[in-house]
Amino acid sequence: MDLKLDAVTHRYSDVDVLRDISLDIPSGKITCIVGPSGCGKSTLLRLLGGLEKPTEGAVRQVGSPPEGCLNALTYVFQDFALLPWRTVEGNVALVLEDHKLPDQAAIIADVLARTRLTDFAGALPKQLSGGMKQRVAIARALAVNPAVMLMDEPLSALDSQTRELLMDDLVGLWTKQPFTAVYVTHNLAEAVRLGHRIVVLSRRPGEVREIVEIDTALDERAHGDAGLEAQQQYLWGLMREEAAAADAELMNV
Ligand SMILES: Nc1ncnc2c1ncn2[C@@H]1O[C@H](COP(=O)(O)OP(=O)(O)OP(=O)(O)O)[C@@H](O)[C@H]1O
Repeated sequence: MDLKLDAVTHRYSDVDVLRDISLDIPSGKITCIVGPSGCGKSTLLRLLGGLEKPTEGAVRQVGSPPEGCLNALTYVFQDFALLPWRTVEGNVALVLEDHKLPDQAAIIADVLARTRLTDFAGALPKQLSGGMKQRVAIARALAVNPAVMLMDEPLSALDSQTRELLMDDLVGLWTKQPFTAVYVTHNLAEAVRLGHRIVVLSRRPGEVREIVEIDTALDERAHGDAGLEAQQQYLWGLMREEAAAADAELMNV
C-alpha cells in the first residue's frame, strides 16, 4: 500500500504549519523526512497516520495493506511507549490480544527473533537498555504487519553508539524483509544511512524543498562512507540557512 499526499496544507488556528505538500510514500521503501526545527515534520506524520485531518488537500491510501495486516499505519515513538509492568513478550502481545489469533505465539516468536530479543522475552523494560527498549517497540510495530511504519525520531533518545547499532539493526531488518516506513529525523546521518528517499522540508510553513533519492543498497552503506558523507553535506547545504533562521525564531518566542 502506498500513501499519497495531494496538495496538503495544514494550519493550527493562525499558524501555517505545512503548505501545499504533494508527496508519494512508495511501499517497500524507507522515506525520511528532514527539515528545520518546527517545520511540521511530526505534523506531517500525524496527517499520514490519520490522527489529524489536513486543513486543505487529501491524504490517500493507494492499494491494499499486506496480508495479515492488523493495523495499517503503526507508530514507533522516540520514547518507546512500553508498559513497564509487562515483559518484552507481554508488550508485543498487547497489540495482538484483541485479535484472538491462533498463531499469536508464532508471530511473537518471529518478531522477537527478527529483532534479536528472543533471549529477553521474559525481561521487564526496566531491565533493558534504551536500545533494547526501542527494539521491543519495533518488534511490537512489526507484529501487526503494518502497511507503513510511522517513525518519529525513533533513535533520538539514544546515545550515539546505540544509535549506530540500531541503525545496523534496522538495515538488517529491512534487508531480510523489506518494510515501508516514513522516518522523521533531525539527524542527517540517519537519513542518508536509512533513507531510500529523503524529503527535505523548508522552514515553517513546511514545503517540499527537494527530494533526494539514494540508490545505494542499505546494506552497502557503511558508517563513514565518503559517498554518504557527500550526500549528508549536500542535505546540510540545503538546510543550513533555514535551520539557523528557524533556530533564531524559536529563541525569540
Ligand atoms: N496541536 C497543535 N496545536 C497548535 N500548534 C501546534 C500543534 N502541534 C504542532 N504545532 C505547531 O506546529 C509547528 C510544527 O510542529 P511539528 O512538531 O510538526 O514540527 P517538527 O518539524 O516536528 O518540530 P521539531 O523539529 O521541533 O521536532 C510548531 O510551530 C508547533 O508549535
